[in-house]
Amino acid sequence: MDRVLIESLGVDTVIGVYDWERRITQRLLLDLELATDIRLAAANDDLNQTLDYAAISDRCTRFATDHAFLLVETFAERLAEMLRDEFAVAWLRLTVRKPGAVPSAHAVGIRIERGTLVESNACD
Ligand SMILES: Nc1nc2c(c(=O)[nH]1)N=C([C@H](O)[C@@H](O)CO)CN2
Repeated sequence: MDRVLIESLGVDTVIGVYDWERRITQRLLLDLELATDIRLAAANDDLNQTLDYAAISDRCTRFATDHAFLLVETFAERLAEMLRDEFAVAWLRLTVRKPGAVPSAHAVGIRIERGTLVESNACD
C-alpha cells in the first residue's frame, strides 16, 4: 500500500507527569505514515482523491493545542484514533518524540501502528 508521509511535524502541547510540566507547553515531533492508494489521485491529478498532508498537519497542530495529556502514550493513541476517524485512514504508523525529556538523549518517545494494512496487488 502507498503511504502519505509527514515527517518531524513540530506541535506544541501541555504534556508530562510532573507538576512543572503542567504549567508549560512543550514541543513534540510527529512522524506519520498514512496508508492510502494514491493511484486515483495521480491519474486525475486531484487533491480530493488522496489524503491532504497539509490538512492533516493542521489538524495535528490543533489537536495538540486542544489537549493536555500526562503521557506521550495517551497523546499518540488519541491522535491516531482521531486521524483514523476524521480522515478515514485504514492504517497508520505514528511516532511521537519528546525532545529534551531525557537530556542525555536526542529524543525519547513511542511508535504505534493502528488499523489494518491491506496490501494492494502490484499488477492492479
Ligand atoms: N513511557 C513514558 N515514560 C515517561 C513519560 C511518558 O509520557 N511516557 N513521561 C515522563 C515525563 O513526563 C518526562 O517526559 C519528563 O521529562 C517520564 N517518562
